[in-house]
Amino acid sequence: MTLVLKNVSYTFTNDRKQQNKVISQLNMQINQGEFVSLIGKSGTGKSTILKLITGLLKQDEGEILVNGKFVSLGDVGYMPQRDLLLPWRSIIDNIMIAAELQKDLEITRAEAVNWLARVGLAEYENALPNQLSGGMRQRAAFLRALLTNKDLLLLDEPFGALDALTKKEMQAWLLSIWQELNKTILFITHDLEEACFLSDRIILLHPNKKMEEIKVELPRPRFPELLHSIELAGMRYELEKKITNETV
Ligand SMILES: Nc1ncnc2c1ncn2[C@@H]1O[C@H](COP(=O)(O)OP(=O)(O)OP(=O)(O)O)[C@@H](O)[C@H]1O
Repeated sequence: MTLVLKNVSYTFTNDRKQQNKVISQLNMQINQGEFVSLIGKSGTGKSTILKLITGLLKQDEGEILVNGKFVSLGDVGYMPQRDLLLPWRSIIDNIMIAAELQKDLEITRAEAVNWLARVGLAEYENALPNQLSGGMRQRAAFLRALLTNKDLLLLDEPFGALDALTKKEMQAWLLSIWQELNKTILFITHDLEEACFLSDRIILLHPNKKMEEIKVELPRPRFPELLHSIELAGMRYELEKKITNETV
């Protein structure tokens, strides 16, 4: 799986016909098996980029290719910023949606139940989303994206609303799934430490619509102790310096 964005631009037009060019001549490539984070100040277009890659939005200019083919809706696994679990469906029925919508996808209920157990939701198979904590809902939403069985997963701030401890557990868990299943991940976060800890590469979006790539040289596998290392702290500090002096 290779994802390529070539000279992609996108402009929002509001009700009063005012235009806001959010993405301008963007180029990026994500290779099979990579873990890449997108960071940048609020409003720099991170979520918009994911929506363009999913096909929910259509770029005005440029090309988006997955394995050399134009991307279309349903080609990638996507977890939006809000979890969008259907409130009237049980957790198991929420995560089985992938199989209902994709005829060629064969996930049995037993397999889905097995996955629920792996994310600590074994007891919640028949619960409704509003009976779960924020962290549990995020795990369920992540499973729903994972079970679409796509090589490329786009995750929009999946751990943004979690407390620090749950977040650490989820990060370790995500890294283990990514390695085990050989997925390719494009991940949005505002948490610079998280971006350093998880990624092979970080793409920083500047308010002037230019982007900058930063390679993360930290060794793998990554263990939670790394979060306390001088290397990671130094890298985080460098990123913070790049971002803080910018105005959107
Ligand atoms: N549906 C929409 N209609 C009009 N403008 C929009 C729409 N969605 C986003 N925008 C604008 O596009 C710009 C980029 O938004 P986007 O959500 O992609 O940024 P972001 O970097 O993901 O922000 P955040 O970090 O706050 O989630 C913002 O100026 C936003 O106001």
